[in-house]
Amino acid sequence: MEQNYVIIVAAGTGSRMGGNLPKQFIPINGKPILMHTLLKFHLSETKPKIMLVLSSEMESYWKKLCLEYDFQVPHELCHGGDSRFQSVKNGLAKLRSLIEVPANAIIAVHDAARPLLSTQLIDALYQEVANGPHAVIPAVQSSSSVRFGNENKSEAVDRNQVWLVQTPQVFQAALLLEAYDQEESASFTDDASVVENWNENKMSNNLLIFPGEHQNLKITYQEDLAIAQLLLE
Ligand SMILES: Nc1ccn([C@@H]2O[C@H](COP(=O)(O)OP(=O)(O)OP(=O)(O)O)[C@@H](O)[C@H]2O)c(=O)n1
Ligand SMILES: C[C@](O)(CO)[C@H](O)COP(=O)(O)O
Repeated sequence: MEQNYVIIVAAGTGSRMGGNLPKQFIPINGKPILMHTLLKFHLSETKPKIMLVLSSEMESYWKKLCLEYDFQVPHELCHGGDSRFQSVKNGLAKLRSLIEVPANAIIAVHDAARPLLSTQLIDALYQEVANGPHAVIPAVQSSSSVRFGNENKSEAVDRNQVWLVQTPQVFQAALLLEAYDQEESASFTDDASVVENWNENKMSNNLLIFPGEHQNLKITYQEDLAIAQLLLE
């Protein structure tokens, strides 16, 4: 039975990017950003089964794009919600409705807006979780000095203790599925924060930071498109 899965969340509107087309559908170097992202997982050695979460309004547009670009990467589709949390939750529910997910399976959650990660990073993260910890999240350190506070009052902090968190965040299936059964909270900014909140004590030291990639940026603002264009093959 297949043991590795990824939920790719692509139901956002891209409000910080602006424009009429949600950013994940903008073409870069010959194809929409979302296709680049799915391809990275498909081309990895892990080759997880892909659940793509789209807003219901974009489903027919995506299907049209797949025909237009002859896009052959196998994936299942489901509809997203009003927040990233709801979109991930819907993706997990659809996965469960299709198959019985073994407790020891591994599920990653990845932003559609992060097409620049390497296949090596994908494989390394799944391998880490297979080796032991319950959860592994990629992160990088700041190349700038870091301060805590506001415009009027701030203090320098030790940047070696600050981590800029990326996706894919990779989890043992049982843990992620249980965590996403809880009520949504405004403090959830990523999947690790959902899992930690579900049971702080149980997680203890089992959520590990793994070296991410500076190039694995989340395309958020207009200027990120130019960087992605340079870095994407
Ligand atoms: N309701 C939502 C909100 C976000 N996402 C996805 O979560 C990822 C990270 O979110 P972000 O970069 O913030 O995307 P948007 O929410 O689209 O952007 P913005 O916050 O600028 O509107 C994106 O791939 C986005 O499509 C989602 O699936 N469902
Ligand atoms: C999940 C995430 O990409 C990890 O860095 C990030 O938290 C998403 O934040 P956003 O404000 O929703 O873009």
